[in-house]
Amino acid sequence: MVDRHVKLKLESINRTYAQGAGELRILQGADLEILSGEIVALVAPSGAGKSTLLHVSGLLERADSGSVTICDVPTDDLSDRERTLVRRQHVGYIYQFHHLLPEFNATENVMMPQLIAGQADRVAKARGEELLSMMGLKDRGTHRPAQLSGGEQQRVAIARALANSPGLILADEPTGNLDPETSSVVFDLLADSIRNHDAAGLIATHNHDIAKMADRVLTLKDGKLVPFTF
Ligand SMILES: Nc1ncnc2c1ncn2[C@@H]1O[C@H](COP(=O)(O)OP(=O)(O)OP(=O)(O)O)[C@@H](O)[C@H]1O
Repeated sequence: MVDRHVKLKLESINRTYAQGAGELRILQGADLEILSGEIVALVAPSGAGKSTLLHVSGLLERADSGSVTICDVPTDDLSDRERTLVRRQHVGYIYQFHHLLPEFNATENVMMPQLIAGQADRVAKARGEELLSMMGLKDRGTHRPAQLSGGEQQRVAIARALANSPGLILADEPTGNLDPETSSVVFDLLADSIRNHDAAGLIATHNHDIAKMADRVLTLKDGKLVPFTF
């Protein structure tokens, strides 16, 4: 039997934002465990806190209280600098609007996280080309983002998120701006990459057809994560 590790563990996460004189309680005791090879979809109405949950999970934002453990690294007592290092090593983040660097071509965009992590140029380039090829973009490496279609740009963003072989992939509406057919292709590529690398995925989406392709579907209710029923 394959040994499955917990890649993301959230325990009693609370996150409140100030709203005028009052407060907006977004996460209230949210718990979650995602195992290697597992993909969890998060479906919830706009404003429910999906992005907040992803930001807290990816160490882009601190919870007010609670615990975040990523790939066996407890993160609660880490400095901002240490959190950045954990994020670079273990987390791949995919945004709805890919956030590719416009002045760099596709291969260079995929190389970027590897270069930041100290990888040699030659190795980063080979890995970048391999990942683009895996995403069906072998002949698009020299194209800049503006020279790629929306689906192609999103596949480059996925390749970039996978570049350092992170244990945890977080995706915020990764197919939000794509047509249904392209969405399904892009989700398949993302899901296969996560499963083949024994990583774990947490994917926020409004699209129920996409959510159904995940292993589990959760929603946010009263600030907690609970199973979603279609
Ligand atoms: N930095 C902030 N300061 C104050 N309020 C915030 C902040 N970030 C988010 N919020 C509020 O918290 C709530 C949850 O926001 P969040 O972006 O997590 O929702 P979401 O479920 O991802 O929504 P959407 O599906 O529209 O992207 C919203 O009402 C938002 O206005």
